Amino acid sequence: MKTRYEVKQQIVPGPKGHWLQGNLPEFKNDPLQFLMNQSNQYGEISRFRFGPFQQVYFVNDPVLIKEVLVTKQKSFIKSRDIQMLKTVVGEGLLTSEKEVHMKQRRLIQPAFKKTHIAQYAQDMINTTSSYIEGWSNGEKKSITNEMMNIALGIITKTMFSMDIGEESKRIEAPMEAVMKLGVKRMRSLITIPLWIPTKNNRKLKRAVKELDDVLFSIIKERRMEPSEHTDLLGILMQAKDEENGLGMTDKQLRDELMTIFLAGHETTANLLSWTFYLLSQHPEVDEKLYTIIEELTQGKPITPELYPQLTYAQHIISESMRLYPPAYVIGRQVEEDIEIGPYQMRKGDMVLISQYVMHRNPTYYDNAEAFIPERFEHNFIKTLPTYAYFPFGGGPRVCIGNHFAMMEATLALATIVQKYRLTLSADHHTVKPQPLVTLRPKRGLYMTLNNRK
Ligand code: HEM
Repeated sequence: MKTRYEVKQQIVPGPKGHWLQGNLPEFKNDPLQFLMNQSNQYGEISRFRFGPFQQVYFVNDPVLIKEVLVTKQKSFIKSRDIQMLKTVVGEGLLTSEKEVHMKQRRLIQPAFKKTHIAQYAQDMINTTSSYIEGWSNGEKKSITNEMMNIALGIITKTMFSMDIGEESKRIEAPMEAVMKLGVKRMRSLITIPLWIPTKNNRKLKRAVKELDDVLFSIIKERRMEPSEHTDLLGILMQAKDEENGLGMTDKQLRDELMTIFLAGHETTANLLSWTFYLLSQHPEVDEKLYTIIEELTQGKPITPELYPQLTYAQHIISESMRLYPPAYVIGRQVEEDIEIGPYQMRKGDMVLISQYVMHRNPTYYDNAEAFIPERFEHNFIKTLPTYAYFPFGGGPRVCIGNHFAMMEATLALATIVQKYRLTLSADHHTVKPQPLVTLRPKRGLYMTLNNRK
């Protein structure tokens, strides 16, 4: 009997596009809508062009996605935009390939195991609590900024044991500059080599140098200390390769620290912002969560031990990532001619996979556009094909920080909800997703803080 793919035509359908620009203008104008349209019109796979030559395949079916991310992943490398980040993160986990990646991943993986990150729970709670101590009833805040600060505070604390304040500014200010400029570089179509002294290149080099000085000085201080630290940097410094017993060099440590910083705070910050937006639109969910938290804590502070019991908060986070996945698209470049399903792809072609589109596919989700955290009850994810829900990607490049992020978002959410209800004023601008490197609320979110009691 023929498989579902053997009976299909091998020609990949897609829009024609302008002879020179291809479909780039429509894509750039509204990437989410463009990909949604591709999905509605062509289904599991479609093809379009960026510019005159760059073929792009939009893979939109769980079975095909699994081939790209898992079974045939060796035939792909990261897409060009991610490669551009090497200027900032060097050969860290996000950007390295093949053996270098595998070796580093083996080394770092233990630091992110569920059992290991449990020790960061208290830091996550404390950082959030101390940050919101500065909030007061009736105040209006840019929640997008506040969540960014909380996530930055948490990663700084868990990575270097630094508290929010003067000390952490050493890291945070240059990191902000590097992020902004690095991302600008990643998104520009034509990348001007760093050695050409354009204004942005000079700024980027200066910010990277500033951050390097800080990171290398922290690494140096640590190398001279006899005591072992249990923060992320401590764990990374103790990690030894199973085969040769060697640890990371200072340069490798610096690249990984920079990577974890970059990959690990904007994503969670946006997840929290989207979650508060969704709660403000669904006061019944907000109230249910608050009641559960009150029952669990009896008015006492959230503790790490409560994490496994905060299942409703976890479902809210999962549902928020379904509708607004911070990583809304994954890009790959074909390294060697390869068949995905019955479809032939050539070396140099690009592949796009979109969590945003797949997570809203009515084949897998009833009432797909609605926010219903309860859908995640009773192991709902296990009833889905593997790559119908994949906010953290998959295969050997799956997000190393997935458990960290789930724990961080859940504990931060519970800590804030216990104290405040966040509301959106009636005259707030319409909240729409803005697909930059991560998916963020366009023009930000300005919310009013309301004391629970
Ligand atoms: C809600 C929060 C997060 C989301 C949605 C997210 C999503 C993702 C996704 C989709 C990938 C795979 C990209 C690809 O295959 O091209 C990834 C990779 C990665 N993420 Fe996350 N992430 C989050 C939080 C974090 C955190 C908190 C950390 C670290 C503390 C982190 C560190 C990384 C690293 C190092 C990689 C590269 C892994 C590798 O290639 O081996 N992420 N993330």
